[in-house]
Amino acid sequence: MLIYLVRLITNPAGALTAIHKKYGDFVQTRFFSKRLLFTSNPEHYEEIFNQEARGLLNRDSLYEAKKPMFGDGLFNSKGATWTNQRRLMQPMFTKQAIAEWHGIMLKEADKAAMRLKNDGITKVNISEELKLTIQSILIQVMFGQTKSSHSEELLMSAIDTIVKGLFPHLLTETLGKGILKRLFFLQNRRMEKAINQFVAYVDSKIDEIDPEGHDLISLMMQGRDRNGAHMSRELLRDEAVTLFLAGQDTTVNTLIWFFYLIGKNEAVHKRITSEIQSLDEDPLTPETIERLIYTKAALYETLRLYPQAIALSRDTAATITVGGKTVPLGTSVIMSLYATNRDGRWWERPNEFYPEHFLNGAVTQRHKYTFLPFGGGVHNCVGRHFAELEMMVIIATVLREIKIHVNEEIKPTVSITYKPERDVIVSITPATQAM
Ligand code: HEM
Repeated sequence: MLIYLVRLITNPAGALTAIHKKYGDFVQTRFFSKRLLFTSNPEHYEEIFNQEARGLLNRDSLYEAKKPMFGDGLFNSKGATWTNQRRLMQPMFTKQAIAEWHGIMLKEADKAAMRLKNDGITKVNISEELKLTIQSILIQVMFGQTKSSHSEELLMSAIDTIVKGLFPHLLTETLGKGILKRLFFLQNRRMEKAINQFVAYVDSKIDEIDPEGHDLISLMMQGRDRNGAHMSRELLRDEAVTLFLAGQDTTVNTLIWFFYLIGKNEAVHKRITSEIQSLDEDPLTPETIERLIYTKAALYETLRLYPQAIALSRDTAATITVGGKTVPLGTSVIMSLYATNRDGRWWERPNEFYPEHFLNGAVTQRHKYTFLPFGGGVHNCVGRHFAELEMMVIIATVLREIKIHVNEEIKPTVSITYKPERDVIVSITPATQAM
């Protein structure tokens, strides 16, 4: 087992699959003094989430390491602080509420489609394009129209540095502060600087915010908790950092993998394009987008093969029972979503890109926790509806204009999210040209 635990650092997805293959759905072990439980069984997930809702499980042991970055933002707070924040934030992310930002998504998706279509350029770095698009959407949703593009550029580069530095930072904080800390000294310094820049930007935005505005920061400022109190300035900053860290890379990576997969699979691409074209010139409203059933299935299939959270982890705050077995207090519970997503018991073609996994009633035949790209239980992704609408708007807008072809093989790499090892370069032809 030790070898697999070490592999968790270098190749987490491979290690999770290997543990599942060798030991099955449920295995309890130790890493030095730490008790660990690995499970990849959807029924166990349901039991774990139910017990988490009763306070029997808590955030994982990375909690302290994440604190300097996420503060008390939704992603890393617990207890009454989290409950309060979730109550405040949830209404801003319902399907109805996020429709407010559909216009911004559409405008930025249009810009991306026009840049990609740009005559004469046939090879494009789609990774860069998608990152720029998602960042522009997030900045406008969060802060409204920004007045100076200079500070926006600074903000984008600060966010980049923070996102890149997150993984080494968490490694140094959890695995040992000695040698690793020295190894990543410069990167950690750069990240601290970037966080300070980000916080300074948020602070300046808070100062100039329209108290009746509809951007997220304004809405957060207007919100009141059960005692009628407003969010403090510190919490506003923490939530702003959290939303960028939780909402940027996850969405960018999923879109990159989506375009990568369809760029390598002509039959799926063709079906998606004709489904999008069947909308004719109808504007891409949240309602018309609901009609893109096959495209949505291909997006879910992307999230199955390349889940942004390959595992979810919690620590037990009491002795619990999972699958009829006792799991002691202080155990790190690791839900191996990646292994579940590639388990031949639930998926007809586990290692292939096969959108039919999500069509023709296939979903209802599986346990509801078999596919958890946005997590589950009380800590499920608050940004799910936002991300889904945003990704579908971008996909539909871009594929109305262009076709994508990919010739290279790209592997995923180790990080907080499950991202491509390098930027993806795609060949582009106009959508009207036959495939
Ligand atoms: C494809 C896009 C996305 C994926 C795959 C994704 C995935 C996830 C997952 C798996 C979790 C649960 C983590 C856990 O249980 O430990 C989560 C939580 C969260 N996500 Fe997302 N996410 C996405 C986009 C977004 C966006 C766009 C936002 C906000 C703008 C966001 C904000 C959050 C927050 C704040 C949490 C913590 C919720 C809580 O603990 O109460 N996510 N996300």
